[in-house]
Amino acid sequence: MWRRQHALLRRISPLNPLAAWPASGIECYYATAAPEGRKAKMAPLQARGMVDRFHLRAKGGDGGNGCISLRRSRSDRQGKPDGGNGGRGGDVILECSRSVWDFSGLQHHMKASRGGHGVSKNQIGTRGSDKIAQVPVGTVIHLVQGEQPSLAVNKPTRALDPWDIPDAVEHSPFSSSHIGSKMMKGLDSSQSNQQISSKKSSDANERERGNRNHRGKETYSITEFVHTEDFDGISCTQQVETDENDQSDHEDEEFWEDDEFWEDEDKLDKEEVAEEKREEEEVRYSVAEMTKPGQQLIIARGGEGGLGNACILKEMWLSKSHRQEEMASLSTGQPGTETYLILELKSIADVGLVGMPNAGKSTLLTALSRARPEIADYAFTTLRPNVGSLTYEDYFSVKVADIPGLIKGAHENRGLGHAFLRHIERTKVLAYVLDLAATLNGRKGVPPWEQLRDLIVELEHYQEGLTKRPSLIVANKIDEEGADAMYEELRKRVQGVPMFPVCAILQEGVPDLRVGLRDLMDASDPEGIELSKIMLD
Ligand SMILES: Nc1nc2c(ncn2[C@@H]2O[C@H](COP(=O)(O)OP(=O)(O)OP(=O)(O)O)[C@@H](O)[C@H]2O)c(=O)[nH]1
Repeated sequence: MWRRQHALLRRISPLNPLAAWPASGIECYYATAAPEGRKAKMAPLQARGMVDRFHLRAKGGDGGNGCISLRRSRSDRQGKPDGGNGGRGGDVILECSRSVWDFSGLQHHMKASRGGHGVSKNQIGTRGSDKIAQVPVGTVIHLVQGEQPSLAVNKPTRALDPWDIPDAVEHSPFSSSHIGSKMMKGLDSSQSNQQISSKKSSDANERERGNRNHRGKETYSITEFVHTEDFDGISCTQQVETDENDQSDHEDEEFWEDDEFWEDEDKLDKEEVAEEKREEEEVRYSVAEMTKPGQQLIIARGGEGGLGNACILKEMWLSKSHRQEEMASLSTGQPGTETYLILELKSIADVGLVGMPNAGKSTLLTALSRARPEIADYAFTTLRPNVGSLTYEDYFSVKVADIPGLIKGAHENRGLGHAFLRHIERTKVLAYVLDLAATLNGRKGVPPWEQLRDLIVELEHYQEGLTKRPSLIVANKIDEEGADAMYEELRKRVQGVPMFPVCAILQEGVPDLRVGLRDLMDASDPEGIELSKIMLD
Protein backbone atom coordinates (compact mmCIF):
# COMPACT_ATOMS: atom_id res chain seq x y z
CA MET A 1 0.00 0.00 0.00
CA TRP A 2 2.69 2.49 1.00
CA ARG A 3 4.78 1.74 -2.04
CA ARG A 4 1.90 2.68 -4.26
CA GLN A 5 1.29 5.83 -2.30
CA HIS A 6 4.92 6.85 -2.39
CA ALA A 7 5.03 6.27 -6.11
CA LEU A 8 1.91 8.37 -6.47
CA LEU A 9 3.29 11.16 -4.35
CA ARG A 10 6.52 11.29 -6.33
CA ARG A 11 4.48 11.57 -9.46
CA ILE A 12 2.16 14.35 -8.43
CA SER A 13 4.01 16.41 -5.86
CA PRO A 14 6.00 18.66 -8.22
CA LEU A 15 2.92 19.65 -10.19
CA ASN A 16 -0.09 19.43 -7.98
CA PRO A 17 -0.32 22.22 -5.38
CA LEU A 18 -2.68 20.06 -3.32
CA ALA A 19 0.11 17.62 -2.84
CA ALA A 20 2.64 20.01 -1.30
CA TRP A 21 4.67 18.29 1.37
CA PRO A 22 3.19 18.85 4.77
CA ALA A 23 5.45 19.62 7.67
CA SER A 24 3.76 17.21 10.01
CA GLY A 25 4.15 13.62 11.04
CA ILE A 26 0.41 13.06 10.99
CA GLU A 27 -1.25 11.00 8.35
CA CYS A 28 -2.63 13.39 5.74
CA TYR A 29 -4.98 13.10 2.83
CA TYR A 30 -4.23 14.45 -0.62
CA ALA A 31 -6.37 14.84 -3.68
CA THR A 32 -4.57 12.75 -6.25
CA ALA A 33 -4.23 13.45 -9.94
CA ALA A 34 -6.19 10.84 -11.86
CA PRO A 35 -5.79 9.63 -15.42
CA GLU A 36 -8.21 11.17 -17.88
CA GLY A 37 -11.79 10.09 -17.45
CA ARG A 38 -11.31 8.96 -13.89
CA LYS A 39 -12.48 10.52 -10.69
CA ALA A 40 -9.81 12.04 -8.48
CA LYS A 41 -9.43 10.07 -5.27
CA MET A 42 -8.35 10.97 -1.79
CA ALA A 43 -5.41 8.84 -0.82
CA PRO A 44 -3.78 8.78 2.60
CA LEU A 45 -0.10 9.49 2.42
CA GLN A 46 2.59 9.28 5.01
CA ALA A 47 3.71 12.82 5.56
CA ARG A 48 7.32 13.92 5.69
CA GLY A 49 7.37 14.06 9.48
CA MET A 50 9.41 11.68 11.53
CA VAL A 51 9.19 8.05 10.48
CA ASP A 52 9.85 6.23 13.73
CA ARG A 53 8.24 2.89 12.89
CA PHE A 54 9.11 1.03 9.73
CA HIS A 55 8.35 -2.30 8.08
CA LEU A 56 11.37 -3.77 6.36
CA ARG A 57 11.78 -6.91 4.28
CA ALA A 58 15.34 -7.98 3.56
CA LYS A 59 16.86 -10.71 1.45
CA GLY A 60 20.46 -11.76 1.39
CA GLY A 61 22.07 -12.25 -2.01
CA ASP A 62 21.96 -15.75 -3.47
CA GLY A 63 25.19 -17.65 -3.71
CA GLY A 64 26.78 -17.95 -7.16
CA ASN A 65 26.77 -21.33 -8.89
CA GLY A 66 29.83 -23.53 -8.95
CA CYS A 67 31.43 -24.19 -12.33
CA ILE A 68 31.58 -27.59 -14.02
CA SER A 69 34.61 -27.59 -16.25
CA LEU A 70 37.28 -30.03 -17.47
CA ARG A 71 40.80 -29.04 -18.38
CA ARG A 72 42.16 -31.16 -21.16
CA SER A 73 45.67 -31.35 -22.51
CA ARG A 74 47.53 -33.46 -25.00
CA SER A 75 48.73 -35.78 -22.30
CA ASP A 76 45.38 -35.90 -20.57
CA ARG A 77 42.59 -36.39 -23.08
CA GLN A 78 39.98 -37.16 -20.45
CA GLY A 79 40.68 -33.91 -18.65
CA LYS A 80 40.85 -32.85 -15.03
CA PRO A 81 37.95 -31.10 -13.29
CA ASP A 82 38.88 -27.44 -12.72
CA GLY A 83 35.55 -25.66 -12.09
CA GLY A 84 35.74 -23.06 -9.29
CA ASN A 85 33.23 -22.54 -6.48
CA GLY A 86 30.53 -19.88 -6.67
CA GLY A 87 30.92 -16.74 -4.54
CA ARG A 88 28.87 -16.08 -1.44
CA GLY A 89 25.90 -13.72 -1.69
CA GLY A 90 26.05 -10.32 0.04
CA ASP A 91 24.43 -9.62 3.39
CA VAL A 92 21.85 -6.99 4.23
CA ILE A 93 23.21 -4.95 7.11
CA LEU A 94 21.77 -2.25 9.33
CA GLU A 95 24.29 0.26 10.62
CA CYS A 96 23.64 2.45 13.61
CA SER A 97 24.51 6.06 12.82
CA ARG A 98 24.18 9.48 14.42
CA SER A 99 23.77 11.08 11.02
CA VAL A 100 20.22 9.81 10.53
CA TRP A 101 17.21 10.87 12.54
CA ASP A 102 14.61 8.39 11.54
CA PHE A 103 13.76 5.70 8.99
CA SER A 104 12.64 8.00 6.20
CA GLY A 105 15.75 7.20 4.12
CA LEU A 106 15.17 3.45 4.17
CA GLN A 107 13.61 1.25 1.53
CA HIS A 108 10.91 -1.20 2.55
CA HIS A 109 12.55 -3.94 0.50
CA MET A 110 16.28 -4.45 0.56
CA LYS A 111 18.21 -7.07 -1.30
CA ALA A 112 21.94 -7.70 -1.38
CA SER A 113 23.76 -8.75 -4.58
CA ARG A 114 24.22 -12.35 -5.52
CA GLY A 115 27.64 -13.96 -5.54
CA GLY A 116 29.50 -14.41 -8.82
CA HIS A 117 29.54 -17.81 -10.51
CA GLY A 118 32.68 -19.90 -10.31
CA VAL A 119 34.76 -20.17 -13.48
CA SER A 120 37.22 -22.62 -14.94
CA LYS A 121 40.87 -22.83 -13.84
CA ASN A 122 39.51 -23.23 -10.34
CA GLN A 123 38.58 -19.58 -10.00
CA ILE A 124 36.11 -18.71 -7.26
CA GLY A 125 33.19 -16.39 -8.04
CA THR A 126 33.22 -12.90 -6.52
CA ARG A 127 31.43 -12.31 -3.24
CA GLY A 128 28.13 -10.44 -3.64
CA SER A 129 28.28 -6.91 -2.29
CA ASP A 130 26.46 -6.13 0.94
CA LYS A 131 23.55 -3.78 1.18
CA ILE A 132 24.04 -1.42 4.10
CA ALA A 133 21.38 0.91 5.43
CA GLN A 134 21.82 3.41 8.19
CA VAL A 135 19.41 3.54 11.09
CA PRO A 136 19.33 5.99 13.99
CA VAL A 137 20.74 5.34 17.43
CA GLY A 138 18.02 3.81 19.58
CA THR A 139 16.56 1.53 16.91
CA VAL A 140 14.72 -1.45 18.33
CA ILE A 141 14.16 -4.46 16.08
CA HIS A 142 11.08 -6.64 16.19
CA LEU A 143 11.11 -9.84 14.19
CA VAL A 144 8.05 -10.83 12.22
CA GLN A 145 9.52 -13.56 10.01
CA GLY A 146 12.88 -15.12 9.38
CA GLU A 147 16.08 -15.63 11.29
CA GLN A 148 17.30 -13.63 14.22
CA PRO A 149 19.53 -10.74 13.13
CA SER A 150 23.16 -11.20 14.03
CA LEU A 151 25.87 -8.81 15.00
CA ALA A 152 28.58 -7.99 12.50
CA VAL A 153 32.00 -7.19 13.90
CA ASN A 154 35.47 -7.34 12.42
CA LYS A 155 37.09 -9.42 15.13
CA PRO A 156 35.50 -11.76 17.62
CA THR A 157 36.87 -9.98 20.68
CA ARG A 158 35.00 -8.84 23.70
CA ALA A 159 36.33 -5.32 23.30
CA LEU A 160 34.65 -4.98 19.96
CA ASP A 161 31.30 -6.24 21.12
CA PRO A 162 29.35 -3.02 21.60
CA TRP A 163 26.21 -4.66 22.90
CA ASP A 164 25.16 -4.82 26.42
CA ILE A 165 22.02 -6.85 26.28
CA PRO A 166 20.59 -7.95 29.58
CA ASP A 167 20.32 -11.73 30.08
CA ALA A 168 22.62 -12.48 27.17
CA VAL A 169 24.35 -15.82 27.69
CA GLU A 170 28.02 -15.57 28.55
CA HIS A 171 30.43 -17.55 26.39
CA SER A 172 34.08 -17.71 25.68
CA PRO A 173 35.10 -14.47 23.97
CA PHE A 174 36.67 -16.37 21.11
CA SER A 175 33.90 -18.74 20.27
CA SER A 176 31.62 -17.92 17.42
CA SER A 177 28.62 -18.81 19.51
CA HIS A 178 29.65 -16.03 21.85
CA ILE A 179 28.93 -13.51 19.15
CA GLY A 180 25.79 -15.36 18.24
CA SER A 181 24.55 -15.41 21.77
CA LYS A 182 25.29 -11.76 22.30
CA MET A 183 23.22 -10.80 19.37
CA MET A 184 20.10 -12.54 20.63
CA LYS A 185 18.28 -11.08 23.50
CA GLY A 186 17.86 -13.83 26.03
CA LEU A 187 18.43 -16.63 23.54
CA ASP A 188 21.22 -19.15 23.41
CA SER A 189 23.11 -19.95 20.26
CA SER A 190 21.18 -23.13 19.60
CA GLN A 191 18.12 -21.01 19.17
CA SER A 192 19.79 -18.58 16.87
CA ASN A 193 18.74 -20.29 13.69
CA GLN A 194 15.22 -20.79 14.87
CA GLN A 195 12.68 -19.82 12.27
CA ILE A 196 9.90 -17.64 13.50
CA SER A 197 7.64 -18.44 10.65
CA SER A 198 8.79 -20.38 7.70
CA LYS A 199 8.56 -19.19 4.15
CA LYS A 200 8.95 -21.30 1.07
CA SER A 201 12.31 -19.95 0.11
CA SER A 202 13.78 -20.12 3.57
CA ASP A 203 12.57 -23.70 3.86
CA ALA A 204 14.35 -24.50 0.66
CA ASN A 205 17.38 -22.76 1.99
CA GLU A 206 17.31 -24.80 5.16
CA ARG A 207 16.89 -28.05 3.23
CA GLU A 208 19.74 -27.15 1.01
CA ARG A 209 21.88 -26.27 3.97
CA GLY A 210 20.97 -29.57 5.60
CA ASN A 211 22.11 -31.43 2.49
CA ARG A 212 25.37 -29.59 2.47
CA ASN A 213 26.05 -30.36 6.07
CA HIS A 214 25.23 -33.97 5.44
CA ARG A 215 27.88 -34.10 2.76
CA GLY A 216 30.46 -32.67 5.07
CA LYS A 217 30.61 -29.20 3.55
CA GLU A 218 30.56 -26.46 6.14
CA THR A 219 27.93 -23.77 5.78
CA TYR A 220 28.64 -20.17 6.74
CA SER A 221 29.23 -19.38 10.31
CA ILE A 222 28.75 -16.12 12.11
CA THR A 223 32.50 -15.83 12.51
CA GLU A 224 32.69 -14.73 8.89
CA PHE A 225 32.80 -11.08 9.70
CA VAL A 226 32.31 -8.00 7.69
CA HIS A 227 34.77 -5.19 8.00
CA THR A 228 32.74 -2.36 9.39
CA GLU A 229 34.81 0.62 10.28
CA ASP A 230 35.60 2.17 6.93
CA PHE A 231 32.08 2.17 5.70
CA ASP A 232 31.26 5.28 3.74
CA GLY A 233 27.72 6.29 4.56
CA ILE A 234 27.38 8.63 1.57
CA SER A 235 28.09 6.05 -1.06
CA CYS A 236 25.62 3.72 0.54
CA THR A 237 22.90 6.34 0.52
CA GLN A 238 23.50 6.96 -3.16
CA GLN A 239 23.24 3.32 -3.92
CA VAL A 240 20.01 3.05 -2.02
CA GLU A 241 18.53 6.02 -3.82
CA THR A 242 19.37 4.68 -7.25
CA ASP A 243 17.67 1.42 -6.49
CA GLU A 244 14.67 3.18 -5.11
CA ASN A 245 14.31 5.31 -8.23
CA ASP A 246 14.52 2.30 -10.50
CA GLN A 247 11.94 0.57 -8.44
CA SER A 248 9.66 3.58 -8.28
CA ASP A 249 9.67 4.13 -12.06
CA HIS A 250 8.65 0.59 -12.53
CA GLU A 251 5.97 0.91 -9.89
CA ASP A 252 4.66 4.11 -11.45
CA GLU A 253 4.08 2.42 -14.76
CA GLU A 254 2.37 -0.52 -13.20
CA PHE A 255 0.30 1.75 -11.05
CA TRP A 256 -1.12 3.87 -13.83
CA GLU A 257 -1.68 1.00 -16.22
CA ASP A 258 -3.51 -1.09 -13.67
CA ASP A 259 -7.23 -0.66 -14.37
CA GLU A 260 -8.38 -2.69 -11.44
CA PHE A 261 -6.48 -0.51 -9.05
CA TRP A 262 -9.11 2.22 -8.88
CA GLU A 263 -11.96 -0.16 -8.14
CA ASP A 264 -10.14 -2.53 -5.85
CA GLU A 265 -7.98 -0.08 -3.97
CA ASP A 266 -10.13 0.10 -0.85
CA LYS A 267 -10.50 -3.65 -0.71
CA LEU A 268 -6.77 -4.12 -1.18
CA ASP A 269 -5.96 -1.57 1.48
CA LYS A 270 -8.23 -3.31 3.96
CA GLU A 271 -6.69 -6.67 3.13
CA GLU A 272 -3.21 -5.30 3.53
CA VAL A 273 -4.03 -3.70 6.85
CA ALA A 274 -5.56 -6.98 8.04
CA GLU A 275 -2.51 -8.88 6.83
CA GLU A 276 -0.19 -6.46 8.58
CA LYS A 277 -2.20 -6.89 11.77
CA ARG A 278 -2.06 -10.68 11.48
CA GLU A 279 1.66 -10.53 10.94
CA GLU A 280 2.16 -8.20 13.86
CA GLU A 281 0.40 -10.66 16.13
CA GLU A 282 3.24 -13.10 15.55
CA VAL A 283 5.95 -10.55 16.13
CA ARG A 284 8.82 -11.33 18.47
CA TYR A 285 9.46 -8.02 20.13
CA SER A 286 12.82 -6.42 20.79
CA VAL A 287 15.08 -9.15 19.41
CA ALA A 288 17.86 -6.60 19.09
CA GLU A 289 18.61 -2.99 19.89
CA MET A 290 21.08 -0.68 18.23
CA THR A 291 22.35 1.75 20.77
CA LYS A 292 25.87 2.74 19.71
CA PRO A 293 27.00 4.47 16.52
CA GLY A 294 28.94 2.13 14.28
CA GLN A 295 27.14 -1.03 15.39
CA GLN A 296 26.25 -3.26 12.50
CA LEU A 297 23.63 -5.92 12.42
CA ILE A 298 23.22 -8.50 9.69
CA ILE A 299 19.52 -8.87 9.10
CA ALA A 300 19.66 -11.18 6.08
CA ARG A 301 22.59 -13.38 5.17
CA GLY A 302 23.91 -14.15 1.74
CA GLY A 303 23.65 -17.74 0.55
CA GLU A 304 26.73 -19.91 0.19
CA GLY A 305 28.14 -20.31 -3.30
CA GLY A 306 27.72 -23.65 -5.08
CA LEU A 307 30.70 -25.96 -5.37
CA GLY A 308 32.75 -26.26 -8.52
CA ASN A 309 33.44 -29.72 -9.88
CA ALA A 310 37.10 -29.48 -8.85
CA CYS A 311 36.00 -29.36 -5.25
CA ILE A 312 33.11 -31.79 -5.59
CA LEU A 313 35.11 -34.55 -7.20
CA LYS A 314 38.02 -34.11 -4.82
CA GLU A 315 36.12 -34.00 -1.56
CA MET A 316 32.71 -35.57 -2.05
CA TRP A 317 31.51 -39.03 -2.64
CA LEU A 318 28.85 -39.20 -5.33
CA SER A 319 26.65 -42.20 -5.96
CA LYS A 320 27.01 -43.58 -9.46
CA SER A 321 23.30 -43.76 -10.16
CA HIS A 322 22.52 -40.13 -9.20
CA ARG A 323 25.83 -38.56 -10.08
CA GLN A 324 24.42 -35.87 -12.37
CA GLU A 325 21.63 -34.84 -10.00
CA GLU A 326 23.95 -34.63 -7.01
CA MET A 327 26.51 -32.69 -8.98
CA ALA A 328 23.83 -30.23 -10.09
CA SER A 329 22.49 -29.81 -6.58
CA LEU A 330 25.95 -29.24 -5.08
CA SER A 331 26.96 -26.75 -7.70
CA THR A 332 23.85 -24.60 -7.29
CA GLY A 333 24.34 -21.57 -5.03
CA GLN A 334 22.12 -21.37 -1.95
CA PRO A 335 19.49 -18.68 -1.72
CA GLY A 336 20.07 -15.84 0.74
CA THR A 337 17.96 -15.78 3.89
CA GLU A 338 14.88 -13.60 4.13
CA THR A 339 13.57 -11.61 7.06
CA TYR A 340 10.68 -9.35 7.77
CA LEU A 341 11.33 -6.84 10.52
CA ILE A 342 9.62 -3.94 12.19
CA LEU A 343 12.02 -1.20 13.19
CA GLU A 344 11.02 1.14 15.95
CA LEU A 345 12.89 4.15 17.21
CA LYS A 346 13.17 4.82 20.91
CA SER A 347 15.31 7.86 21.56
CA ILE A 348 17.94 7.45 24.20
CA ALA A 349 18.03 10.24 26.73
CA ASP A 350 18.44 10.66 30.48
CA VAL A 351 15.77 13.30 30.94
CA GLY A 352 12.44 13.49 29.15
CA LEU A 353 10.56 16.80 28.91
CA VAL A 354 6.83 16.20 28.92
CA GLY A 355 4.20 18.89 28.70
CA MET A 356 1.17 20.20 26.89
CA PRO A 357 1.64 21.79 23.48
CA ASN A 358 3.03 25.34 23.76
CA ALA A 359 4.23 24.84 27.35
CA GLY A 360 7.73 25.87 26.27
CA LYS A 361 9.51 22.48 26.14
CA SER A 362 11.51 23.28 23.03
CA THR A 363 12.44 26.72 24.40
CA LEU A 364 13.58 25.04 27.60
CA LEU A 365 15.68 22.53 25.66
CA THR A 366 17.32 25.45 23.87
CA ALA A 367 18.05 27.11 27.22
CA LEU A 368 19.47 23.91 28.71
CA SER A 369 21.54 22.70 25.78
CA ARG A 370 22.85 23.69 22.38
CA ALA A 371 19.99 21.96 20.59
CA ARG A 372 18.00 24.28 18.32
CA PRO A 373 14.54 22.80 17.85
CA GLU A 374 11.78 24.68 16.10
CA ILE A 375 9.93 27.10 18.39
CA ALA A 376 6.67 28.87 17.61
CA ASP A 377 3.61 30.15 19.42
CA TYR A 378 1.26 27.55 18.01
CA ALA A 379 0.52 24.09 19.30
CA PHE A 380 2.33 21.02 17.95
CA THR A 381 5.36 22.83 16.59
CA THR A 382 7.40 19.85 17.74
CA LEU A 383 6.60 16.82 15.64
CA ARG A 384 9.56 14.67 16.39
CA PRO A 385 11.69 14.28 19.48
CA ASN A 386 14.70 16.54 19.78
CA VAL A 387 17.60 15.48 21.92
CA GLY A 388 20.06 17.96 23.42
CA SER A 389 23.11 17.44 25.58
CA LEU A 390 23.46 19.24 28.89
CA THR A 391 27.07 19.30 30.08
CA TYR A 392 28.15 20.18 33.60
CA GLU A 393 31.43 21.74 34.72
CA ASP A 394 32.82 18.36 35.72
CA TYR A 395 32.02 17.16 32.16
CA PHE A 396 29.14 15.06 33.40
CA SER A 397 26.73 15.00 30.51
CA VAL A 398 22.99 14.49 30.52
CA LYS A 399 20.89 13.95 27.41
CA VAL A 400 17.56 15.73 27.41
CA ALA A 401 14.72 14.77 25.05
CA ASP A 402 11.97 17.16 24.07
CA ILE A 403 8.98 15.24 22.75
CA PRO A 404 5.84 16.49 20.99
CA GLY A 405 3.12 18.00 23.19
CA LEU A 406 0.65 15.69 24.92
CA ILE A 407 -3.00 16.57 25.34
CA LYS A 408 -5.83 15.11 27.38
CA GLY A 409 -7.17 12.07 25.55
CA ALA A 410 -3.93 11.44 23.64
CA HIS A 411 -4.37 7.72 24.38
CA GLU A 412 -7.58 7.90 22.33
CA ASN A 413 -5.51 9.26 19.48
CA ARG A 414 -6.29 12.90 20.12
CA GLY A 415 -3.66 15.44 19.10
CA LEU A 416 -0.63 13.52 17.93
CA GLY A 417 -1.65 10.47 19.93
CA HIS A 418 0.79 9.07 22.44
CA ALA A 419 2.88 6.69 20.33
CA PHE A 420 5.85 9.06 20.54
CA LEU A 421 5.95 8.45 24.30
CA ARG A 422 8.15 5.51 23.39
CA HIS A 423 10.88 8.11 23.14
CA ILE A 424 10.77 8.73 26.87
CA GLU A 425 10.40 5.08 27.84
CA ARG A 426 14.11 4.84 28.49
CA THR A 427 14.65 8.13 30.28
CA LYS A 428 15.74 8.05 33.91
CA VAL A 429 14.13 11.34 34.91
CA LEU A 430 10.90 13.02 33.84
CA ALA A 431 10.60 16.81 33.83
CA TYR A 432 6.97 17.96 33.62
CA VAL A 433 6.94 21.34 31.89
CA LEU A 434 3.84 23.26 32.97
CA ASP A 435 2.62 26.50 31.41
CA LEU A 436 1.89 28.96 34.23
CA ALA A 437 0.37 31.42 31.76
CA ALA A 438 -2.13 29.04 30.15
CA THR A 439 -5.11 30.66 31.88
CA LEU A 440 -3.69 34.15 32.38
CA ASN A 441 -4.66 37.28 30.47
CA GLY A 442 -7.87 35.82 29.10
CA ARG A 443 -6.28 32.65 27.66
CA LYS A 444 -8.57 29.65 27.62
CA GLY A 445 -6.00 27.09 28.63
CA VAL A 446 -5.82 24.57 31.45
CA PRO A 447 -4.47 25.51 34.92
CA PRO A 448 -1.01 24.05 35.62
CA TRP A 449 -2.17 21.51 38.23
CA GLU A 450 -4.74 20.17 35.77
CA GLN A 451 -2.05 20.04 33.08
CA LEU A 452 -0.03 17.92 35.48
CA ARG A 453 -2.95 15.61 36.17
CA ASP A 454 -3.65 15.14 32.45
CA LEU A 455 0.00 14.42 31.73
CA ILE A 456 0.18 11.81 34.49
CA VAL A 457 -3.01 10.14 33.25
CA GLU A 458 -1.68 9.98 29.69
CA LEU A 459 1.73 8.63 30.75
CA GLU A 460 0.09 5.94 32.85
CA HIS A 461 -2.20 5.04 29.95
CA TYR A 462 0.85 4.57 27.79
CA GLN A 463 2.78 2.49 30.31
CA GLU A 464 1.76 1.66 33.81
CA GLY A 465 4.28 2.83 36.37
CA LEU A 466 5.97 5.32 34.01
CA THR A 467 5.26 8.23 36.37
CA LYS A 468 7.02 6.46 39.25
CA ARG A 469 10.32 7.58 37.79
CA PRO A 470 12.23 10.38 39.51
CA SER A 471 10.44 13.53 38.50
CA LEU A 472 10.47 17.28 38.87
CA ILE A 473 8.22 20.10 37.79
CA VAL A 474 9.32 23.01 35.64
CA ALA A 475 6.88 25.90 36.14
CA ASN A 476 7.53 27.81 32.93
CA LYS A 477 6.65 31.34 31.81
CA ILE A 478 7.15 32.82 35.27
CA ASP A 479 7.84 36.15 33.54
CA GLU A 480 4.20 36.56 32.51
CA GLU A 481 1.93 38.87 34.48
CA GLY A 482 0.13 36.97 37.25
CA ALA A 483 2.44 33.94 36.89
CA ASP A 484 3.90 34.42 40.40
CA ALA A 485 0.50 33.99 42.02
CA MET A 486 -0.18 30.99 39.81
CA TYR A 487 3.13 29.48 40.88
CA GLU A 488 2.26 29.94 44.55
CA GLU A 489 -1.07 28.24 43.94
CA LEU A 490 0.69 25.37 42.16
CA ARG A 491 3.07 24.93 45.10
CA LYS A 492 0.14 24.69 47.44
CA ARG A 493 -1.64 22.13 45.29
CA VAL A 494 1.29 19.87 44.43
CA GLN A 495 3.60 18.81 47.20
CA GLY A 496 6.49 16.44 47.64
CA VAL A 497 7.98 17.04 44.19
CA PRO A 498 10.90 19.36 43.40
CA MET A 499 9.56 22.42 41.57
CA PHE A 500 11.48 25.06 39.61
CA PRO A 501 10.02 28.39 38.49
CA VAL A 502 11.60 29.16 35.14
CA CYS A 503 11.45 31.65 32.32
CA ALA A 504 12.87 29.51 29.53
CA ILE A 505 12.86 32.33 27.04
CA LEU A 506 15.11 34.55 29.23
CA GLN A 507 16.91 31.57 30.78
CA GLU A 508 15.87 32.69 34.28
CA GLY A 509 15.83 29.86 36.81
CA VAL A 510 17.62 27.58 34.34
CA PRO A 511 20.87 27.27 36.39
CA ASP A 512 18.84 26.06 39.41
CA LEU A 513 16.99 23.63 37.17
CA ARG A 514 20.30 22.23 35.90
CA VAL A 515 21.35 21.58 39.50
CA GLY A 516 17.94 20.04 40.24
CA LEU A 517 18.25 17.67 37.30
CA ARG A 518 21.73 16.63 38.36
CA ASP A 519 20.56 16.00 41.94
CA LEU A 520 17.75 13.85 40.65
CA MET A 521 20.12 11.87 38.43
CA ASP A 522 22.43 11.27 41.39
CA ALA A 523 19.76 10.73 44.06
CA SER A 524 19.61 7.23 45.49
CA ASP A 525 15.92 7.13 46.31
CA PRO A 526 14.05 9.80 44.38
CA GLU A 527 10.28 9.75 44.03
CA GLY A 528 7.89 10.04 41.13
CA ILE A 529 4.61 11.90 41.00
CA GLU A 530 1.29 10.39 41.98
CA LEU A 531 -2.18 11.72 41.32
CA SER A 532 -2.81 11.65 45.06
CA LYS A 533 -0.15 14.35 45.48
CA ILE A 534 -2.20 16.81 43.44
CA MET A 535 -5.01 18.85 45.01
CA LEU A 536 -7.64 19.44 42.35
CA ASP A 537 -10.87 21.49 42.56
N1 LIG B 1 6.55 34.46 28.00
C1 LIG B 1 7.18 33.31 27.79
N2 LIG B 1 6.97 32.65 26.66
C2 LIG B 1 7.62 31.48 26.48
C3 LIG B 1 8.50 30.95 27.45
N3 LIG B 1 8.98 29.79 26.99
C4 LIG B 1 8.43 29.58 25.79
N4 LIG B 1 7.61 30.60 25.49
C5 LIG B 1 6.83 30.76 24.26
O1 LIG B 1 5.87 29.73 24.19
C6 LIG B 1 5.63 29.38 22.82
C7 LIG B 1 5.76 27.89 22.66
O2 LIG B 1 7.08 27.50 22.92
P1 LIG B 1 7.68 26.11 22.44
O3 LIG B 1 9.03 26.00 23.05
O4 LIG B 1 7.55 25.94 20.98
O5 LIG B 1 6.66 25.15 23.16
P2 LIG B 1 6.54 23.56 23.06
O6 LIG B 1 6.11 23.07 24.38
O7 LIG B 1 7.80 23.00 22.51
O8 LIG B 1 5.36 23.43 22.03
P3 LIG B 1 4.97 22.20 21.08
O9 LIG B 1 6.03 22.12 20.05
O10 LIG B 1 3.66 22.56 20.56
O11 LIG B 1 4.92 20.98 21.96
C8 LIG B 1 6.65 30.13 22.00
O12 LIG B 1 6.02 31.25 21.44
C9 LIG B 1 7.68 30.57 23.01
O13 LIG B 1 8.31 31.77 22.65
C10 LIG B 1 8.71 31.71 28.65
O14 LIG B 1 9.46 31.35 29.53
N5 LIG B 1 8.02 32.86 28.74
